[in-house]
Amino acid sequence: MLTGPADFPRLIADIGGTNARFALETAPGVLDRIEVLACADYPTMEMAIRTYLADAGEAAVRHAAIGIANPVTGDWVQMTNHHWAYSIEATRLALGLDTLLVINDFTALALSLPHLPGHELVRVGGGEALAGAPLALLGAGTGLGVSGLVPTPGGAPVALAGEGGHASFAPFDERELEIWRFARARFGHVSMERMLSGPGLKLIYEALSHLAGESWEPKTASQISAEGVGGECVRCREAIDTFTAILGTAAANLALTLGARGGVYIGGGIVPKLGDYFARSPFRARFEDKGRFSAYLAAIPVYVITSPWPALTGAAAALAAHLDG
Ligand SMILES: Nc1ncnc2c1ncn2[C@@H]1O[C@H](COP(=O)(O)OP(=O)(O)OP(=O)(O)O)[C@@H](O)[C@H]1O
Repeated sequence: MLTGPADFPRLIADIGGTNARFALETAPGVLDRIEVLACADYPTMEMAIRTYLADAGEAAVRHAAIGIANPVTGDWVQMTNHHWAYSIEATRLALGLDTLLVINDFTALALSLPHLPGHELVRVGGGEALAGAPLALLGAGTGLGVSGLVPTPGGAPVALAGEGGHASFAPFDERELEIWRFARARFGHVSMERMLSGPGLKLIYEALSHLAGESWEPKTASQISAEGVGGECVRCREAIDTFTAILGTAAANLALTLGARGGVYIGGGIVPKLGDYFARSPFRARFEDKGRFSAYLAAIPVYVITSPWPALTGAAAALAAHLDG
């Protein structure tokens, strides 16, 4: 289908387990009226969309794209870390849309990578990115999103739609084995997401306190990272150091799996808020601590994505590609 000015504005959304980010795309790649709604404030996704469109004063949207934090395997969508569930087709009809494209949020984020300006990327070690090689992407927020952008011969790169955040956590040392045991008693299978997420940071903090024989004061993930980075809470510092080390293991595993010599990109709601600490954290040393593949990993640059709304850019690109056939 060829598109023209009449097809704008388009509704673009990035929906995670905590935050639903909305925008109107008013011309190709131009995002306006960006708003963040708390998922918990709305009983359904459709209600959140209706609220956003009403607040934006926009009723005449025909095409929409949503990046959402769960696998998208058919018409029925069930979020992993929030209770929203819906039929894509029923939602499209209810909202009077011609097009409702729903893709995984990290697939959308992967599509944004070629569009991100250099000043919205903070490099953490490594050498030069290898042109034409796959890119790896992971990001901790309410859950752990994982994707990659893989080149194709002569065509557009393909963004992977996987659920790598639910692959098993691989402890690196005795301390992480103890944390794994603590988590195993609570959850059974311990996925990477059980560690690398806001709830995961809280779990690491609790596990470390338990292992030290201390009673722990309940803290939010934001408090743990702020007091850990600031140095006023020793156990919080240990927790955020452990979190970033485990992220190093996960990022290196993904880089090896994808052959991501084009670079590893880190998004999500947690790491970009850690500021300068992240470059000083155990992340990079752990990333390169891979035995016979240490030199391979040492060459790979890692970039923290500091763009405020990167997945919206990717969802808009996916919608444009879909409409242009
Ligand atoms: N400064 C911080 N330090 C640590 N954790 C934080 C910080 N700020 C937010 N969080 C945690 O990050 C999570 C929210 O992340 P994000 O904004 O990426 O949400 P989301 O897009 O809804 O999540 P997802 O896409 O993973 O489902 C919450 O668990 C919150 O506790």
